[in-house]
Amino acid sequence: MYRHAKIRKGSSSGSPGARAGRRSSLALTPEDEPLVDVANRSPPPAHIPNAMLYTPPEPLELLCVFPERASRVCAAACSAVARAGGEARSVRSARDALDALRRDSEAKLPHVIVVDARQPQTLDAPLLARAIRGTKNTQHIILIAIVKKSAYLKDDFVVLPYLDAGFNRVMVETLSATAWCAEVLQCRAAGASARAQVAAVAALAAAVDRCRDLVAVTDDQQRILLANKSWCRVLGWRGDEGPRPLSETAGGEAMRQASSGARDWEAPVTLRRRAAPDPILLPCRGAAIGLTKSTSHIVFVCEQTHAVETERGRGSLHSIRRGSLDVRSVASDGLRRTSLAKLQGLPLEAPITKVISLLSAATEGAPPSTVACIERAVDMLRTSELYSPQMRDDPKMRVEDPVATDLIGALLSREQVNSNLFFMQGPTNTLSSRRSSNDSTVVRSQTNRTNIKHKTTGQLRELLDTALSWDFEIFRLEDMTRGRPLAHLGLALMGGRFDICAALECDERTLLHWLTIIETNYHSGNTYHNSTHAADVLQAVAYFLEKDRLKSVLEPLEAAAALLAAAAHDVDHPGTSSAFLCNARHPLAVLYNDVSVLESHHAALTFKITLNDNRVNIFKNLDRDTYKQVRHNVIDMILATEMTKHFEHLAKFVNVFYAKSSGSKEDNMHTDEPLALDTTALSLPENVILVKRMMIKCADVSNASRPQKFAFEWARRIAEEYFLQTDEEKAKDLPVVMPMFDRATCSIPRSQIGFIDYIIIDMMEAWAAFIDMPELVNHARSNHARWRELDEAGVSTLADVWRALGHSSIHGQLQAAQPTAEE
Ligand SMILES: Nc1ncnc2c1ncn2[C@@H]1O[C@@H]2COP(=O)(O)O[C@H]2[C@H]1O
Repeated sequence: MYRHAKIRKGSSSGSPGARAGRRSSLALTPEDEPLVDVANRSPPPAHIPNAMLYTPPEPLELLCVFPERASRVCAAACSAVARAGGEARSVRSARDALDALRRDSEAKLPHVIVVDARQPQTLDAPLLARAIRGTKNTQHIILIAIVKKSAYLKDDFVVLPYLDAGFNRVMVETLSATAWCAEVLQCRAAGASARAQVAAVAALAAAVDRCRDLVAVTDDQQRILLANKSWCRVLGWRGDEGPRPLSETAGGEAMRQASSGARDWEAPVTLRRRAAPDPILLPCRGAAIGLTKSTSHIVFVCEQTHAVETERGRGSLHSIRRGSLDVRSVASDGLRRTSLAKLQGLPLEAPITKVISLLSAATEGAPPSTVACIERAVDMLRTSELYSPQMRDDPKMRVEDPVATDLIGALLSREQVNSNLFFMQGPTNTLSSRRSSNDSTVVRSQTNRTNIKHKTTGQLRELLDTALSWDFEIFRLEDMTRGRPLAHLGLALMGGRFDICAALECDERTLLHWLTIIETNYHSGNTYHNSTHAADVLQAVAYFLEKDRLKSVLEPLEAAAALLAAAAHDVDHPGTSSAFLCNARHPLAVLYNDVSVLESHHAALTFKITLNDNRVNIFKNLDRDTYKQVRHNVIDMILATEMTKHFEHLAKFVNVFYAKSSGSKEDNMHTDEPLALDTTALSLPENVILVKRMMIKCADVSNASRPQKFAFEWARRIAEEYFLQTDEEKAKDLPVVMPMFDRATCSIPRSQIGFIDYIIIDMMEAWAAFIDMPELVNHARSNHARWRELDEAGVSTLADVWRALGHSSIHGQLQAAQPTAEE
């Protein structure tokens, strides 16, 4: 197959005319051929294989329609057919002729029909021809009109009305048996070829109709002439719709390729469905077809992805796949069929199934050691937990420190810690978390709360002017705003620098109200998960969005969604983990079935708060589709902050954007070799989603990659929150999720070393290279080194750490140093 748009340096010189259609004699493969002007290429010849055009010889069948009872012309025709070894019948009226056609089985249909056109008052020959052509399966019958010699010789254009009516030939009346014999033999040959072609086209049309991909054939103007059953079912078409412009239904790169005159191409196509609001995006292969240099037809084959099929309802009686023929699998090398047999019951078109098929096929004829290796790989691929991390045997990767084991285990594990023990001990009936009323249905109103002054002045203004630097003084902002940094920073970044009001079509007042109510719903009593953390994550996302890579990839609406998600991503966080809520049988855990409890709550509550009140509804002016898109983005990003999915998101990102250098991509994440960034995958929307997830994930834990004074204060805050959870678990006789996080004994440096080693470094390296921000890794490494020094000096507890650093806490220091808040 040709790669029509493959560009090769040095081969594109010369005028388009000179280049058109010329191939280098050195081109060994289609990939080697020089760049040519695709628009000027002639289409490939349309071949119907000769084998399909063969028809066995058969005796000629003739039907004569002559009103005159004993027509001598009719008799001459019939005797010529008999001499040629065929059979002739005659009828006297148009009605009898049509009856004969309708009565005859397809096998007995005449090859030639001769119609007496000499007496228009008795038999309207053109009318009969039209009626015959309107009868099923008569396209290949040769129709001959017999006219008077006098009429034939008088008028140059005598044949035209007959041809228009559907006759193939016009013959002058004759009694010559020789002339009739020659005529009927020629007709038999022409008829046989016409029949073979029609039969071949019918067979190909049947194959296309049974193919599970969506196929459409258009004329050169891209009007659909044929759409197969899959096309009709998926897009809600009727089979009998006349020629319609393809552009009514299809759009995207495939259409651009078709219009550019390319002769074959592979590109995504967007198809609109009549019964569903959302278009679907499918991979499409296309080809321009023509018998001569010009294109007569264009073929579009849109691969029916598993997602589309699943949406249609697998297993339904009308399932496209049932009883259908996958032309590709039949046409392929047969290996696929072998592996299909092994894959009964799996969704055959899922990419993972294709991968397993390919791997299984590769075992055929392979040496036993390779087979064993592939079988191991296939077994791994068959597990549903492809992205669940497993600690490697590699000593470098083993978590040996109990504090680190506790922390990493609690962050990444989907199991509730000590749940068996819990059931043995019996349930507790205390539901509420320690620092929160935490009633998921109560949205805290912003009424009676301090209104943020729209205009900030003096030092606060100056501070907010530095909001886009990586050492932004977040704790100073916390103090200056008396614990309400989110609304101030949000207004400066979202309303000011990023002007998300334009993208959301809302006014700044609504945005301010939204920020205020979201901030109100953060728990100021939490040491870590409060609105200062939300502001910090917002600031990191804003900082990332300023990087060229992201500017070139994300639309304004996507950037807006990312900022909103960052601001709201931990709203109403109770200060305890999801595992704690599950163990405590908290209503949120019950509501979300112990799955992604907190993240689901943050996302759901964000929309509940927003839609509840028009004054805060920043989405109120968006049309339905845009709202859906923003909502999807915000929810997806908030859910991506769930740490149990950490390795899943990271591995997907690395697999997509980092090319293999040496060793596997997975290995690359854990070696010191530089990662080879490959951003070509950014052209696919599903890969851009990975970027957005990675962005908010990195922002969420960016505290460890901030300059030391910030990183250490965040470490203090999260440790304090963990300790409070442990205290509460002990007080309520709940399973203790992180037993090592006891304020009397816990080593803060070791917890931070573990956190940086196992969570931060790999992720920040991948992200830093992607957005070109080396300081992310540099800060993480220097923080790691400082924690190591403290650990080696025997510093352990929170109190030790701050004593070693020479103050009670950075935050305490800051508080002492700050002027009073400006509101
Ligand atoms: N510096 C840190 N040390 C230890 N754990 C952290 C640190 N920063 C973030 N985390 C954890 O990482 C988690 C990321 O998601 P959450 O904000 O829900 O909760 C966060 C904390 O549990």
